[in-house]
Amino acid sequence: MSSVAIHNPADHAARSARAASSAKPPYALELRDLRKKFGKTEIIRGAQLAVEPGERVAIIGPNGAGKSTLFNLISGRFEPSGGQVLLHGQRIDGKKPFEINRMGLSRSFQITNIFPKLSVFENLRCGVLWSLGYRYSFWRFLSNLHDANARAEELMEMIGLHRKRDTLAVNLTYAEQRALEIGITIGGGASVILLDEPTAGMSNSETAHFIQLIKKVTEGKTLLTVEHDMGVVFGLADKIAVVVYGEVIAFDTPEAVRANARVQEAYLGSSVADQQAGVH
Ligand SMILES: Nc1ncnc2c1ncn2[C@@H]1O[C@H](COP(=O)(O)OP(=O)(O)OP(=O)(O)O)[C@@H](O)[C@H]1O
Repeated sequence: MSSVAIHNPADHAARSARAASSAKPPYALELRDLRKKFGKTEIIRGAQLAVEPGERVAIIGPNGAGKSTLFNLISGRFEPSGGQVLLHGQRIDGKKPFEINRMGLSRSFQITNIFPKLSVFENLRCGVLWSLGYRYSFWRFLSNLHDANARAEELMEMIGLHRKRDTLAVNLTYAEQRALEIGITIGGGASVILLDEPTAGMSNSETAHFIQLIKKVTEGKTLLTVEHDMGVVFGLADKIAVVVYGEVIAFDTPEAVRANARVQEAYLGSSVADQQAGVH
């Protein structure tokens, strides 16, 4: 007697649910054949990158390689000439910076975006309110105010500025201003954070402290930094993306990148290990 396969909708649903739960989640951030031309010159030339959720990635490369341009393309400041940018599997290329921000990607504001005449607390609250969408409705603003205050207090604690709660931003030290900038950047709860040279201009001890702070406040988030300081790169990154002439020529763990011959060649003979040791 031949057996007859009976289609059972319940089985089918269970199989689909199992398949969905075992499906790999999308990359937090993905660049597919990304391109950018300025005039006739192609500066970003088919960049590929796939960052897993929760990874901390440092983007390194020689001067003029296209690191800042990549950040501008990812955050929506520049529109790509070709290719795609995906945030958690959704296309964001061509979208406006504020739309991308609302989809969960936040780029560090420069210090010039801190309100110098507002206190630490007020700066953080402004950042939180902006991300909550207070611009659209006064009533929504009022209902969000309580939450925003609580969130601003929490952020202040996290970035270690609670003792400076009422200090005007203009009166903070440089390192404190950068901490505030990071607080504002993470304030909206974005899951993907872009930081542009977060420790630039800091002393060695400030840098060491700041690396720990960045690790703490980005716990569980996906982090991309553009970085020149190899001490910071090796102290912070799970993976390094090496950009040379607008392409990602290597994307791997710090150890693997350090040993990568192509990367060493791109740095004109000086190995990444040398740079880490401060030999330029
Ligand atoms: N808006 C623009 N118009 C024209 N050319 C640009 C523009 N922005 C960047 N470029 C050019 O693109 C190239 C890459 O610049 P980019 O700033 O992205 O490099 P980078 O890797 O960040 O460099 P650095 O490490 O020196 O900051 C450079 O040759 C730069 O002159």
